Amino acid sequence: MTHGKTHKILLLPGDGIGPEVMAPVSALLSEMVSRKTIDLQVSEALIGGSAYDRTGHPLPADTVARALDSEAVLLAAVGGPKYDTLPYEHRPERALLGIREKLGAFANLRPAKLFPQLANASTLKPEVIRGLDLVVVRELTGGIYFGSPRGIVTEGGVRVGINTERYSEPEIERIARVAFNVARSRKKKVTSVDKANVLESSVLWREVVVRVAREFPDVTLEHMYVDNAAMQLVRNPGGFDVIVTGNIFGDILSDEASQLTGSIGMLASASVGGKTGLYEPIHGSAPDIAGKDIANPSAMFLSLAMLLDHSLGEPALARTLEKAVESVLEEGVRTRDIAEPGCTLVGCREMGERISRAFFRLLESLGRGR
Ligand SMILES: NC(=O)C1=CN([C@@H]2O[C@H](COP(=O)(O)OP(=O)(O)OC[C@H]3O[C@@H](n4cnc5c(N)ncnc54)[C@H](O)[C@@H]3O)[C@@H](O)[C@H]2O)C=CC1
Ligand SMILES: CC(C)CC(=O)C(=O)O
Ligand SMILES: [Mg+2]
Repeated sequence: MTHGKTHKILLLPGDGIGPEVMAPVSALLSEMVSRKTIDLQVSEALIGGSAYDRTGHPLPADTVARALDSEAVLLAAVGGPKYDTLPYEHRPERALLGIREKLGAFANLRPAKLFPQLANASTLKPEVIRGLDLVVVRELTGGIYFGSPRGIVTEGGVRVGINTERYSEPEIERIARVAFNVARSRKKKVTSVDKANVLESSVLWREVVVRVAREFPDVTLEHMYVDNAAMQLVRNPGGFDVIVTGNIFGDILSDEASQLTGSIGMLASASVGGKTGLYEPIHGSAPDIAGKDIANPSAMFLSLAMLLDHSLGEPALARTLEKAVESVLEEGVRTRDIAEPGCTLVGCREMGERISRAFFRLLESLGRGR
C-alpha cells in the first residue's frame, strides 16, 4: 500500500463546527498511519477566528509556511459572529481568501452528486433530482472578492461601500481550460455562467471562454446568465454537466446545488492550480449548530477523498472512502440535516466513527487493510 514516499498534509480545523467535523477525519488519518494504509505525516495549524484569538492574526505566517511546505491542505471552516465586527483585514474570511491566494488555488471544483440513498432528503421532487451529477468549476482567486478598489469611504458626507469585479484574460483562460478538461472526463458539456448583459467583466469572460472552447471541439459550450442559471438549477439540474463561473456566482450557485443533494453537509471541494492542493467542505462554520455535536461530517470526509485522489494519487483509497460514506447512508444512519422518518439519528462524532469503521471494513474486504 505504501509508495515509499512520506506524504505531508496539513489540517486546518478553524472555527465553529470546523474542529467538530475535522476531529473524526483526523482520527481516521491517524488510524490510516498506524495501520500503514498510507505513509503520511499529518500536522495541524491555526486559521481563522481561533488563530486571531491565539496570535492576533487570522492567517499566521507559520500557517502559510507550513501549508506551502505540504502536498495538500485540508481545511474545515472559518468565521463566526464573534468576529463579524472586526476590520476586514483581521476577519477569518480574509484568512480563507488569503490561504487560497497564497496556495495559487485558482480552480475550485465543487461536485454536486446525489447519493441515491438521499433522494428523499432533497427538498426537490425525486424525479427532478434523480441522477444529479454536476460540477461547479468556480474561479477562486479573482473577481469581486479580491478586486480593488474596495472599502468603505465617505464621499460628500455619505458613506459608500465599494467592491470591484475584475477579471483579466489570463485568469479567465486558465479557469476555462480547467473546466473544459473536467468536461472531457465527464459528459462533455460546459455551461459558462455570467452576467454579460450588464457586466463588462462578464463580456470579456464570455469572449475568452468562446476562444478557449475552440481548443476543445469535442465539448459542447453553452452560455447562461446567472439569474437564469440559479432558476434552471432547481428546475432541471440534470441539464448541467460542468458549470464554469466566477468567484461570487460559483459561491452562490454551489450552495444552491448542495441543497439538491440533500444538505450542504454533503458537499466537498478541491481547490487546485498551485503546487499544494486545498480541500474543503463547501459549508461554513455553522455557528447556529456549533458545539452541539449535530453537524454532518460527510463533506469533510469527502474532501479528504478528493485530497487522496487529486493530491496524493490514491484514487482507490478515495473511492473506498466515498463508498464508506455511502454504506453508512445505506444503513439508514443520518445526521439531523439529512434525517428522514425511520432513520437512525446520530451525532457528528458517531457519524464520523461509523464512516471510519466502514472505510476500514471495506479496505479489509479489498485485501488492503490489516
Ligand atoms: N469555507 C468557509 O470557511 C466558509 C465560511 N463561512 C463563514 O461561516 C459562518 C456562517 O456562515 P453561514 O452563512 O451560516 O453558512 P454555513 O455554511 O456555515 O451554514 C449555512 C447553514 O447550513 C448549515 N450547515 C452548514 N454546514 C453543515 C453541516 N456540516 N452539517 C449540517 N448543517 C450544516 C448551518 O447549520 C446553517 O443553517 C460565517 O462567518 C461565514 O462567513 C461561510 C461559508 C464558507
Ligand atoms: C469567505 C467566503 C468567500 C467563503 C465561502 O462562502 C465559500 O468559499 O464558499
Ligand atoms: Mg460559500
